[in-house]
Amino acid sequence: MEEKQKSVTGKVKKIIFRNLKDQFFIISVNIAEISFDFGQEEIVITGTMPGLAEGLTYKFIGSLTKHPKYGQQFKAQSYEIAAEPDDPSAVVKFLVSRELPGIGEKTAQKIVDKLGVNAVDEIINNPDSLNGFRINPERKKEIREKLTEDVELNKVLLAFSRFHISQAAAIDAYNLYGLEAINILNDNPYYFLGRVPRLSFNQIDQSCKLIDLDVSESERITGALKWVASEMINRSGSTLIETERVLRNTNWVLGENSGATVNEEFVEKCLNENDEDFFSFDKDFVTTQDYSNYENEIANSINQLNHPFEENDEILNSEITEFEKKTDLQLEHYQKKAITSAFKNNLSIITGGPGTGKTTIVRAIIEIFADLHHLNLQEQESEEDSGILLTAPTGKAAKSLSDKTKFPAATIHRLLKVRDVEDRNSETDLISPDLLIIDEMSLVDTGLFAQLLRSIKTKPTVIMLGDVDQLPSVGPGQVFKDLIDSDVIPTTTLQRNFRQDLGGNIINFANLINSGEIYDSMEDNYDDLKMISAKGEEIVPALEKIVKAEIAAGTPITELQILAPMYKNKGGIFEINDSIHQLVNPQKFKINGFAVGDKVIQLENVPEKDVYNGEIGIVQRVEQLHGRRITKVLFDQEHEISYEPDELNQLTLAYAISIHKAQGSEFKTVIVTMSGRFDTMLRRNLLYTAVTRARDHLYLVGDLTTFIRAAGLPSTIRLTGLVNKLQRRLDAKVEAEEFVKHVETKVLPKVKEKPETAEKKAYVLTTENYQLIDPMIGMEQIKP
Ligand SMILES: Nc1ncnc2c1ncn2[C@@H]1O[C@H](COP(=O)(O)OP(=O)(O)OP(=O)(O)O)[C@@H](O)[C@H]1O
Repeated sequence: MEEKQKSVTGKVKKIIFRNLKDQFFIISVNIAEISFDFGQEEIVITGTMPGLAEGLTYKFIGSLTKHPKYGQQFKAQSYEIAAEPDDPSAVVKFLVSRELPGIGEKTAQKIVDKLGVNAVDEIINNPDSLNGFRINPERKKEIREKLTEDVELNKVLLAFSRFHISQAAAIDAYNLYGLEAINILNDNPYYFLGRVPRLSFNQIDQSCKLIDLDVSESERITGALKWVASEMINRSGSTLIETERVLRNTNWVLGENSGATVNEEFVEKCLNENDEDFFSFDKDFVTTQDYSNYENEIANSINQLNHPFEENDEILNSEITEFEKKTDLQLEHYQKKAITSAFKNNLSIITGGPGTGKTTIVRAIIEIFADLHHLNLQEQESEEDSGILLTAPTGKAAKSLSDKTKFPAATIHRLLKVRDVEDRNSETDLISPDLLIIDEMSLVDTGLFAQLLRSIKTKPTVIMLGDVDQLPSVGPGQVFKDLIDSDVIPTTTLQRNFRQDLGGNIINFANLINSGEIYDSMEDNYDDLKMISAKGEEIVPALEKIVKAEIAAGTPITELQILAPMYKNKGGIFEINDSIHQLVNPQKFKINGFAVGDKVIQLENVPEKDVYNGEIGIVQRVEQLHGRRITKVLFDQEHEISYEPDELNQLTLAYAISIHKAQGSEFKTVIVTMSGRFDTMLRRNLLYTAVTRARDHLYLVGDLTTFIRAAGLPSTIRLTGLVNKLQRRLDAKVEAEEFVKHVETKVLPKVKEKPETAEKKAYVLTTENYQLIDPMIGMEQIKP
């Protein structure tokens, strides 16, 4: 197979295109040597090639492809410097192209004049080589690191190309293991499974066969196990997977001729021999070490933070009365309880649906806290000065919290200055709040919550707010629900809907969804809530009609959102977007399917540009920059982001979006469409989340029996170990400190509005009930 790889050696004549973010290049090369018939002197080569520069000679390994528009091109899988550079001007160009700190064209020229054509090697190997140039020591270090990284990454790309493994996975492996990635690859590539996200068991298995690598069967089996367990966790959102199920899937993945049946003893043996740190494995459940650690960390921190205070009831009551006078509101019993609980405990939870007064309580808590601590909020230079920090997991949620409370709020990532947003073990800043308020807690996943708790230096008062009936977080776990179910943190459930104006009927309907009974309400039509029955082919035309009417009535497209559960099926997101796009913005000039004025959604986290997965924007204009078309998109009506042509795949049309993607956002008018009566993904919390995205107007469009059925199906369950860990730790603490009475009366929640239903009990994982719960729950869902 290796002989089938083609190669081209030649000097880079011109960089036609380069994407700074992922170092994707399109170049033209003067051919010096070629391993196949080509018949021309110049060839266009594409690929991820960090550090590549005009004028230098490289050997490219890859395959010949045919671009529909541009004809034959060579797709490089790897490349390496083929000849020692002999042209000083090429080395100057290379240094400039790397955008090294403090090195512009003039300095680069001076460096090459002094160090010669081997300047790059000199800089990497000799720390003193840059002495004599006006570059400070910090920058010198950065320059050496960047050039070393280029060289190392090239080596890793080359090694991975021999295994026919994608460049994207090679880059991930390099970021995790540096040059060591090459040794791991040559020794046991199965080691990467479950650790390097874009690698599958099949890929590695095929590669090992292709190059006939000598890897033991036990290493192969361990690789399969790790991959299966990680996939099951990521797809189902559960942090615990039934051992028996993992073993069954692993056997299936290994195939019939694996030569070994993977049973429990065999797994223990393999893990001991190969990769014992990866799993937490026992008779009943499997989880990865990461998730086991996150849950332990959370249980530990909660245990340490969780203490009651002796706060004076009289003072608190008079503060609440003062707030009521100021705001002209009469707080209801549970609102007052939630406030009191927030001041009498280090940790407290407030949960409730929309309009139940959560934001009002946050305002009350901030004002009372300021008053008790003699803070003048107007005079504080920054929120850190006041000791009060407000945070939420998404940009949208943080903005909405800050708009409603008139107090600054930041996303958790920004608050902690997380170094790598995808890595929950990534380094962060430490924070020292006195009062920490976390909103939209249901969106916080296990890893992120562990990261947040790990970053708190002090012992602040922490108040966690959210709506526990919504869908759980996109990432694995269901921290908010588990914290409530564990009963270790005082929790207040708000139930009264204070919104009697526009939107009031939407909230009442949402409450009916939670009770599972919407059958009698499906005929109801109000100013703010409308049910429109449509089947199959009728759905999209019905949506078009509503959109037309709403736009004619002045609803801005940013405030009009269609939500659907599926992408591909009839009446799915793709089809709706196509038709609504034609209807509201039928322009001919499009780039990658987008026209000026289009509503789009970002699909990836790109912290360098300050734009994150799920943010919705409007295409503003297209500008020419050095011959490239740059698309400008305005997010949140205030921050504009530029997209290179090949970055446009980070965007998709957003006239319709998935319900998962809409978590944490609200819109003035929401149109929810559902069809497919027998789809088990359509469950209560999915419908509830969709409906509660609407502020003023809600339309339900589709087969109305689908909505009735969805409301009737209990919410999806995730299996986690957190409830048990939280309760076990509390018990241990209680025993150790002989604290039983005190804790029972003060720490355990006095406020418990909702009686524990049989259903709720069943969600708490015990050794008795685990067999009754399907660990593949949620696996059937499209990954959000
Ligand atoms: N005790 C009360 N009496 C009268 N009105 C109230 C009371 N509490 C809150 N409200 C009003 O009810 C409305 C909803 O309250 P609030 O915004 O605090 O709820 P929320 O739970 O944060 O809702 P959402 O999540 O939808 O923003 C607001 O207009 C608020 O002023």
